[in-house]
Amino acid sequence: MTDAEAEGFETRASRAPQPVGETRASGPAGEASVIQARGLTRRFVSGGETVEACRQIDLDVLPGEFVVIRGRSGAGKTTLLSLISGLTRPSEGSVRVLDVDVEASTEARLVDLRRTELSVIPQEFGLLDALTAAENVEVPLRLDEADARTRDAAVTAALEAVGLGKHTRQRPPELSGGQQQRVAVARALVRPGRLLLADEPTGSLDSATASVITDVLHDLARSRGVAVLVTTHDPVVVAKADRVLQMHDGHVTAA
Ligand SMILES: Nc1ncnc2c1ncn2[C@@H]1O[C@H](COP(=O)(O)OP(=O)(O)OP(=O)(O)O)[C@@H](O)[C@H]1O
Repeated sequence: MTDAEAEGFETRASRAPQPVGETRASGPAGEASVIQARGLTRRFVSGGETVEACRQIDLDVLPGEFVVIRGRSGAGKTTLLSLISGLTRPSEGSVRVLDVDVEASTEARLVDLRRTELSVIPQEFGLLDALTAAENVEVPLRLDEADARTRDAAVTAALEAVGLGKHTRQRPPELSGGQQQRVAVARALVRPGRLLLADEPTGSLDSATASVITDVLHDLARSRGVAVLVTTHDPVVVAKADRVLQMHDGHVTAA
């Protein structure tokens, strides 16, 4: 029995692959999907032209799944993550995250969802230059009631998990791109909810570091039951996936 099974999380390896477009509200074990998208479509009008960044996407992601979306630049990957997190509103279709109907929710409900259940690793990292690495990682904990010592321990553990235990006091402009990306990963680890969205989380890393970071994200799915949805071009990340989806011109298909 693996550690994950011992902790009561079903492992993905034993599951049959789930067709992308299959319509169902729960997985084989009866679990509710963490993400459930139906007919999700987003159009942008730019320079008089309409671009369909996401087209009629049906997608379910279950608790503890590590799902990868591959696709060329411009395929629509970032837009899809943004629709799921509620930062972009769909032109058509719907998306639920846990029990939240994302497109029908108020901004306050979405803020609450992001604070309690959703971690995001943005492609551009989203770090605050005025804060140290440790302060950036602490941001998701600021509204919690945990005392300073508990917060510090969580921040230190998250930075050590990504190999930045010696860089806690440096600010983003003093760090390399790869180190900044790892701070963004640590910030997502410090207070994991039930869903992690990661937009090319190894894009600035060498392959050895990418492997470490992939293992950290994978472990979050396996040992804590977090649903992890990752966009990537990186074969290191793809190799670890429970399920690989392909995105092309706004469509998502099984790879
Ligand atoms: N705010 C916007 N306004 C107009 N067009 C947009 C906007 N956001 C995305 N697009 C267009 O939607 C399409 C999908 O873009 P998106 O960034 O989602 O792709 P991607 O697969 O994440 O690419 P990359 O790997 O380069 O980040 C592209 O044609 C892009 O130009």
